[in-house]
Amino acid sequence: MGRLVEGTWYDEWYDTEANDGAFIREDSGFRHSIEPGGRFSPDSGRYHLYVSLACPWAHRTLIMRKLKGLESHIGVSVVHPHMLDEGWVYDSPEPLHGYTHHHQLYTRAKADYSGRVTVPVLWDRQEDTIVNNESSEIIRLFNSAFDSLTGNSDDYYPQSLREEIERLNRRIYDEINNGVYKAGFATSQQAYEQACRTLFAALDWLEQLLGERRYLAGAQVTEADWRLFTTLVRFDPVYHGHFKCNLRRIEDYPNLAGYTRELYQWPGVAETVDFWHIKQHYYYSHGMINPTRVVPLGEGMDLTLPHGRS
Ligand SMILES: N[C@@H](CCC(=O)N[C@@H](CS)C(=O)NCC(=O)O)C(=O)O
Repeated sequence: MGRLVEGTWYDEWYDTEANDGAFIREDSGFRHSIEPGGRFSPDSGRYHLYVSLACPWAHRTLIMRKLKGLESHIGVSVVHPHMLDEGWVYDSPEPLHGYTHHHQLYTRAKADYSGRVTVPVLWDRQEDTIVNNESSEIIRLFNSAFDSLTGNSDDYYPQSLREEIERLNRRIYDEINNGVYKAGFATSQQAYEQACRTLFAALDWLEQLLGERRYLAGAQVTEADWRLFTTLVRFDPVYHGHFKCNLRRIEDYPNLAGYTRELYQWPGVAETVDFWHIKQHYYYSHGMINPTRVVPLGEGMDLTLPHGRS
C-alpha cells in the first residue's frame, strides 16, 4: 500500500490520524469521457481495462463490460491479489508496455502524478494515457458510449429512473460500498462503531425496500443494483470478519440474500466473481488488520441456490 508523490512511489498506509481514526477516501484523478467525435472516441480495440478481481469498484466495470457485450472490444489485465509495499503488481508484465507495477501506468500518463494508485484504470492505447480511473464514470461510459459499435442498447441508467438511481447511489455509496471500508479501516472505537451502525441501518433499509421492489429502482435492473451487488457478494466471506461488519450477515436478510443470489445468477455475472482473488486480497494485503495474513476457509453463502425472487 502506498502512493505516488510527484511521480515517486512511497510506501505508506492510509493516514487516519488527522481524522480521529476515520478513513476518508481520496477522489479519483483522471476523469475523461468517451464520445463519438470527441478526443476519446468509441473505437473497437482502442481501450484497455486494468482491474483487480478482488476490488468491488473494479468489479463493477467488469460486470458492465460483460453485460454490454464489450469483451471483444476492450481488453483486460488483472493485477495480483496481494497489494503490498509496492502497491498493485502484475504477475506477468502487462501487455501494453510490459510494466510489472500498476503505478508505472500512472506515471506514464502523468510523469509527476501525485495521489493513490488505484484500480480500475481505463487506458487509451491511441494517446497512451489514462482515460478515466473512477469506476462510477467508467460504468456509465460502458453503458452507452459504445452502443453503436456493439448494437447493444440495454440501458442501466435510463433517463426516467435517473433521479431515483442517483438518490439510491448516494446513500448506498456512502453507507454501504464505502461504509464497509470506513468500518474496516477505522483506527478508533468510535469511528468504527459509527460506521458499522450506519452500515447496518442502511442494510435494514434495503431489506425493506427489496420486500417492496424487485430491484432497487423498481421493476428493472439498473447500475444501482450492480454497484450494490459487488459489495454484497464480498460481505459474508470478507467484510463480516475482516472488516468487523458482524452485526448480521447478508444471509440473515431474506430479501437481500435472494437478491444477491439472483444477481449472481444473472447471465455472465458469476464469471466475473472470483472468491480466491477476493479473499487473498483482503486478508493477505491488510497486514495492520490481519498481521498473520492467514486467509480463512469459508466463502459465505451458497450463491447457486434458488433465489426465490419473482
Ligand atoms: N473511487 C475509485 C476507488 C477505487 C479504489 O479505491 N480501488 C482500490 C482497490 S478496491 C485501490 O486500488 N486501492 C489502492 C490504494 O488506495 O492505494 C473508484 O471507484 O474507481
